[in-house]
Amino acid sequence: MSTAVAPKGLEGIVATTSAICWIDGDAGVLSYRGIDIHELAQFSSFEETTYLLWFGKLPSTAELAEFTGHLSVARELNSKIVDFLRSVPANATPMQVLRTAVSLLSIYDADEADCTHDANVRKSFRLTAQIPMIVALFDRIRKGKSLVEADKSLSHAANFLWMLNGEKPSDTATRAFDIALILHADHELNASTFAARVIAATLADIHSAITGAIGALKGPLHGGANEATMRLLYAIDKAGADPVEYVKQMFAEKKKISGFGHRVYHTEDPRATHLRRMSEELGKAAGNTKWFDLSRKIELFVKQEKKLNANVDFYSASTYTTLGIDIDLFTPIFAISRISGWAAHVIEQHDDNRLIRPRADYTGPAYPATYIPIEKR
Ligand SMILES: CC(=O)SCCNC(=O)CCNC(=O)[C@H](O)C(C)(C)COP(=O)(O)OP(=O)(O)OC[C@H]1O[C@@H](n2cnc3c(N)ncnc32)[C@H](O)[C@@H]1OP(=O)(O)O
Ligand SMILES: O=C([O-])CC(=O)C(=O)O
Repeated sequence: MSTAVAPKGLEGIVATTSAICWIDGDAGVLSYRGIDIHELAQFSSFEETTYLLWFGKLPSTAELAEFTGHLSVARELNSKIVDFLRSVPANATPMQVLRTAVSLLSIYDADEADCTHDANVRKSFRLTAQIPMIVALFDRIRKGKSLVEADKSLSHAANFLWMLNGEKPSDTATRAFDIALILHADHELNASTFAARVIAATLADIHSAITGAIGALKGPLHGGANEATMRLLYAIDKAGADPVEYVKQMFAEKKKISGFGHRVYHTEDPRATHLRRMSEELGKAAGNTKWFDLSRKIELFVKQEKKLNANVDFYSASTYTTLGIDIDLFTPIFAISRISGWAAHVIEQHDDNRLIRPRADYTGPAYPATYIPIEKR
């Protein structure tokens, strides 16, 4: 066995083979099944992108229609989940609720323990269809609003906005949201996907893997950074502060600026390119570019001062805010998209499984340390 210790945080370590997502962090390239993210953002839909991630190829018209049909038919949430959403204390966060609700879904899933390829695909349809419903319904319940039925004729993106807001979304909002879903759908062995694969590799079911992945996504070093970014923008705005001075002070205090830096990209995150443009365009269309302008000032300063690039989370904050979405829904929205990638990775893991179990370099007291009886300590 090799005695070399992997770098802290497993930086640069190749931990598995995978045919799903390829990233060139130096060139700023992201591709799903070899197709560049810029092409997918321009031409694809979340449904088509999810098909690509799960089945490894672009669908024909008939295949896409069948896939979209399966996804919309799966927009049926067990009433026990709705009961749970109604029972949650008012101060629960949507991420806590989502994590718990996904775990609860497994109890009512007929295929729960079946980890065969076909069962995993069936469960992936249900998870992908129902995660946005959980987020939208919980938001309405906590606000005392009436619940909105899923509309099976709408696209995945439009149905979420419909169930969240109770009004049919504009084409602009639907397309912006659809692009955001495409951009967030997969990202190789990011922390939450790695967590999902580790769980799946014990031959635990997909709901267990996705519950763990949601837990990993929640952290502010990962998906939680989109919420943390918006909290920073609000704090600067509330204080009426100069953003450059504010961020300078954060650097002086050795604080990290949410939405900047990346383990893999050493150049522009290709997803940030789209989200920056969307943030600006949506702001202009709404007649309010305040959040975009503030974000841009911060971005230019952080880049100049620390050579750090904005990541996917930075401009998604101002984009979602301009779309009228509440701050604590940002990370759940990340999960609404990333379920497609998580599912693809769990399916791939189960299709060719081996337990994931690395070693640790022990740094504790030397063996054999003496066991001292409690009365003598
Ligand atoms: C969807 C996603 O998960 S995208 C990432 C979302 N997370 C964030 O935006 C949180 C802020 N960013 C970060 O914390 C980091 O850049 C991470 C977690 C994304 C990547 O982390 P790592 O590759 O482990 O880099 P690490 O945290 O070791 O940083 C390396 C150096 O850059 C600095 N640095 C990295 N990111 C930032 C930041 N956002 N603000 C200020 N300094 C930073 C670190 O302080 C460190 O400096 P030092 O060497 O002087 O101590
Ligand atoms: O890849 C990562 O480490 C984080 C990331 O950008 C993502 O999950 O989208």
